[in-house]
Amino acid sequence: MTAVRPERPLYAADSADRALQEAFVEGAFPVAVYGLGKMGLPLAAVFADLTGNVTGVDIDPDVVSAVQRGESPVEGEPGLAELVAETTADGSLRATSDPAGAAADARLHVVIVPTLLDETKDPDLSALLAAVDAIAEGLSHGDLVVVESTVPPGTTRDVVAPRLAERSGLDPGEFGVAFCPERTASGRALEDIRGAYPKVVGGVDAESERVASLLYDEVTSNEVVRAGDATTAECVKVFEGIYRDVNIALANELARVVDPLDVDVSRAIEVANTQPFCDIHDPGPGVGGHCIPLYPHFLTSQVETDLPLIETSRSVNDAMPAFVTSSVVQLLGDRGLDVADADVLLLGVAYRAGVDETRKAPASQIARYLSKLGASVYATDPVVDVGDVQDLTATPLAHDDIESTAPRFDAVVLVTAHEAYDTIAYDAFENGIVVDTRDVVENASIPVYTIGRGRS
Ligand SMILES: NC(=O)C1=CN([C@@H]2O[C@H](COP(=O)(O)OP(=O)(O)OC[C@H]3O[C@@H](n4cnc5c(N)ncnc54)[C@H](O)[C@@H]3O)[C@@H](O)[C@H]2O)C=CC1
Ligand SMILES: CC(=O)N[C@@H]1[C@@H](OP(=O)(O)OP(=O)(O)OC[C@H]2O[C@@H](n3ccc(=O)[nH]c3=O)[C@H](O)[C@@H]2O)O[C@H](C(=O)O)[C@@H](O)[C@@H]1O
Repeated sequence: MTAVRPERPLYAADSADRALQEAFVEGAFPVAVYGLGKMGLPLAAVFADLTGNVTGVDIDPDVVSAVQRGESPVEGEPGLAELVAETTADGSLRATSDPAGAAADARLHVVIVPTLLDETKDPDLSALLAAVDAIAEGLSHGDLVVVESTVPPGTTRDVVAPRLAERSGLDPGEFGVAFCPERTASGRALEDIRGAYPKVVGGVDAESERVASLLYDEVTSNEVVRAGDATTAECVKVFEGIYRDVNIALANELARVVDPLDVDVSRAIEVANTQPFCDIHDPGPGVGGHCIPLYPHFLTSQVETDLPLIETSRSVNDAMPAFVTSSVVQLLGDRGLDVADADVLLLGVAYRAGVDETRKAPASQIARYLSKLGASVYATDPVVDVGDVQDLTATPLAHDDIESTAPRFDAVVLVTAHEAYDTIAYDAFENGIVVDTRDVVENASIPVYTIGRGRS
């Protein structure tokens, strides 16, 4: 099936709710998804599976040609490779590197391109604006544009909607715009998109929110929560990420009192969380990924208001790699070893377990700090190709070589709690100490220092 935009409008249609939903799942409203990355490709595949009429758009020709071949360039997502193969084979999912062309034929435009920070830690919306400009070239009366990319509150109402009107020549009331955040985690994208959590929708006007809620009601098996407007929906996404960053910062700050109090802080957190209104998160080596560390800046950059808790939490988490490094230095020193003479192995460079993603990963900072102190740093990861990691000041070590080389290391730092590390024989590190930043090392007879629990 090739996408041909029907005369029938999606926004401000005169059809009843159910009739609109039935037409949507029958493919009456061609869908264009802009951004076929870790989140965009699963989303496009789910829309294709539902409607049979989706064009995925990406500016990376390798991504487009892979999808055109029925292959998923996104790995580590259960069910995605099969769904991409199936939906491209039956024509439900097409891929193109022509955003404006895709926009001309679509009725529903879904934007899920990267929203990152620039070098001054201000939001970088260049990808979003490029996608919006391409959509504007093909926008028509009766279309609906949905932003799923996480954006600073106010962006959809004050930037996206006016830019679409200005560049398309349409009046604001002729098309709809909504913000419907992606609340999905890598490694479980299809499950999350299909309904692990309620889907939040917020429109720049009531009709945009109404239509978005009807469409997503067909996508998710969970409920659709109407936020009331686009800016509130943007705040929902950014606030839940900030909540997580602040909560992790609390756990990390509490972990620093382990030694002075001679207490097992992680045990105290575990017991404190036995009551329903306490949910202290887990201490760790720092907060990585291209989401949680960014979202506080999406808020602080939008307001002049002083936000000390949010900013301090960010700095607490950013200080954790240095805390881990100083713990390694101190533990080596306790054994009469100078860090400059030490061989140190980092277990895990991904920002969290099970994902092939190293953006803002704590391991890179720990490697940099230890290297600066003169240590010989090695790094290994069962999921990430360590040799491909940019700016990692560590020598790659193959996962299979860990145990045979273990005796040479003076310290081994468990940075990422990959499942593969559950079966490591830590006693093979007979001349070393273990620094466990994730509280997962068990049954080791050699000395272990656990962030949050202290020495054992
Ligand atoms: N990765 C995650 O765990 C989650 C990410 N998000 C949000 O989803 C958005 C996308 O993130 P990811 O999928 O992880 O990014 P990604 O980096 O994995 O993929 C982005 C894709 O968009 C393409 N792209 C860039 N500019 C484009 C344009 N102008 N037109 C079309 N395609 C373009 C890139 O070539 C790339 O293939 C971000 O706003 C992020 O905050 C939300 C929830 C979870
Ligand atoms: C509020 C929330 O849980 N957001 C999720 C988050 O997913 P993300 O892949 O960033 O993983 P994450 O579990 O938040 O971890 C982020 C970082 O924080 C660390 N981390 C996480 C939880 C914790 O208790 N302690 C801790 O140190 C992780 O190791 C990692 O380095 O961010 C995603 C996003 O918005 O991109 C979002 O869709 C996911 O649902």
